[in-house]
Amino acid sequence: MTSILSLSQVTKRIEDKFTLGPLDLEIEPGVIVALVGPNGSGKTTLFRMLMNMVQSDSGELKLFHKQYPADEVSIKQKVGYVSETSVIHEMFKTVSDALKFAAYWYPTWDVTYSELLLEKFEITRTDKLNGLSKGTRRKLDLILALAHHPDLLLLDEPSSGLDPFAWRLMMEEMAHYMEAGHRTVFMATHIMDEVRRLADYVVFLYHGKLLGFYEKDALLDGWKTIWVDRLPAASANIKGIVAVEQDSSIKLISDSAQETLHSLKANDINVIKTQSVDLDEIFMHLLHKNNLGSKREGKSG
Ligand SMILES: Nc1ncnc2c1ncn2[C@@H]1O[C@H](COP(=O)(O)OP(=O)(O)OP(=O)(O)O)[C@@H](O)[C@H]1O
Repeated sequence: MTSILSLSQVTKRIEDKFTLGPLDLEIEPGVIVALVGPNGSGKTTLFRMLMNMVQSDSGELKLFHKQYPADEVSIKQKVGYVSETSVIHEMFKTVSDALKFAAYWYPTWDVTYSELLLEKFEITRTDKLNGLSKGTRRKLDLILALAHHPDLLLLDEPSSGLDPFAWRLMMEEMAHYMEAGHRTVFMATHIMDEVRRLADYVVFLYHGKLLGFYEKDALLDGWKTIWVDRLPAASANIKGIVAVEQDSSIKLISDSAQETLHSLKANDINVIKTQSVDLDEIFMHLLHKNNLGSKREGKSG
């Protein structure tokens, strides 16, 4: 087993209102995995468990084949964590104080790289953390997570509050981080563009349950909207159709496009055009496929 992050039947109940899990998840080195889910689905709770800030009620959680609390220090020295909301201004007075703490705590802290990142993100050592904007604090969070060259980055909505310029820098640094080949990123995000550009795998979380672990390219290649010239008869048994939408045109949503196209051809149904399905739309269809759609509507209504 080569997984560097492994969850087996992990559960966490929060008061009477929310249960995360049971979760089973294996992440191998060298990949970026995006965790996607609506507000309140449990993403932050999961990250806090991975950082031992929240303890699971049951199941087994391992990072680098090690477990909390026995291996807390050796695990955390190999992890870079960006929490959902920046708290550094509550912990330190100046940028310099935060950097000194990080340099003391992480044996692998790279002063040269930290200076380079400060320059890139236009942060000055003497800046007072209380006076920094939310976005700038976020940038500092990223620097603190990156500059000790961790083997695993746990990022909880890392781009929240970043302007487009800083966002681009973050994307560049993530690409740079992954160049080493063996490093891993597990990131929660609501930004589908981030998933599309960065992720190798996508994990969907809904009401505390994982809906699946997908290879992103295979997911995007498999799911297609297909416009056809006539509605297939029910008896045609077209494969892969997850939804049919009919207004001025007829659209079929397929989760296995090649099979659907093949079945359409066999039934003499002409394809007018095909188009990729956006990840957020795939997520909505997966909810319905798992009979969870009405639960979601209930929540948002
Ligand atoms: N300390 C807490 N006390 C009470 N409820 C909590 C606490 N932490 C989390 N919860 C509840 O657990 C559920 C999951 O919350 P969590 O923050 O993990 O979701 P999330 O997916 O990160 O949401 P978002 O996308 O809004 O950040 C929510 O119903 C939340 O209200």
